[in-house]
Amino acid sequence: MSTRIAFLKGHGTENDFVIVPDPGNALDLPPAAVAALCDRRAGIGGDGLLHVVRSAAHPEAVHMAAEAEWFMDYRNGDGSVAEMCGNGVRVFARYLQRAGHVGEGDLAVATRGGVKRVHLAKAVSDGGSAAGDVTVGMGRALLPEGDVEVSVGERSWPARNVNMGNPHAVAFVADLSHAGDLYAPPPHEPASAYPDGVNVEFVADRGPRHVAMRVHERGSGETRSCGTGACAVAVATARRDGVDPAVTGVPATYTVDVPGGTLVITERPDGEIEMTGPAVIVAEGEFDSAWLEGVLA
Ligand SMILES: N[C@@H](CCC[C@H](N)C(=O)O)C(=O)O
Repeated sequence: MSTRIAFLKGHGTENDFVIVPDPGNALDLPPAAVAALCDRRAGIGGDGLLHVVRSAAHPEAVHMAAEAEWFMDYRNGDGSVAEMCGNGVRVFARYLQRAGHVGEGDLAVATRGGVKRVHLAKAVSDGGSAAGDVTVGMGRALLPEGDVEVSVGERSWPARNVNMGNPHAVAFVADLSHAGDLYAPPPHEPASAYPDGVNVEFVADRGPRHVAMRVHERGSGETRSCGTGACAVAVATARRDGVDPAVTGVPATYTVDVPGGTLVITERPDGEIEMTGPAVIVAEGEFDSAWLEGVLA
């Protein structure tokens, strides 16, 4: 017997997500189901999927349940699992607010990259679609040693290896158009540098502590924004500029333009990184379980 399954659609700086509320973790969402839901022609469409589950009901999150009631079970558009999604966690928090699970202010969200602290700046005022910025404590960046090079066609660049819970390679380019069409993952050397794949950011200067980026995301392709990527870019740019808050004792704030908007990233002297940006719910509806079963058959 087919059932109706609720979903919502949301985005953060146009990094868009299918949101599937499933507090008790009752739904079976194998990679092929996620890919079908994220398909922009035959499905609902999204760069990724946010499976909203109570931490206590999910084996990967039950150890965080005392700290964070809700677990963001994030999947990339191809169905693969990732450790963290910065834009996703803002949209996830916006959904929890809209559903009445949390109010404005502070909350904790469990992710595969650990518990993230989120601040919802403003009460929902327009039916829950688009009110206010959301700030997320993204944790610390790791900067593993080792030279990496990324290339597009005939051009290649040294890239900074930054881990924000998920892996990033950050390359500074003279012009963002040098990244090309980004239909395919840009090759990197050594090929063994990222055994689980990598998100690749191309960065161009825009002004003092102000850059613009494009990204090819592991598991999603080129997206209009990547929150963890913007944090990686801010840290890589700061180090390139000789700025390290751990040394100066002064927080460093970078503005990162993405094709879908702007994110503001602050690195504090203790290494903690905060990201602020919008989170918008644009639609909600239902799909028929029979449709998904048909796709998977
Ligand atoms: N768009 C996300 C990152 C999603 C995960 C990434 N594609 C990966 O596989 O690591 C963000 O906003 O951080």
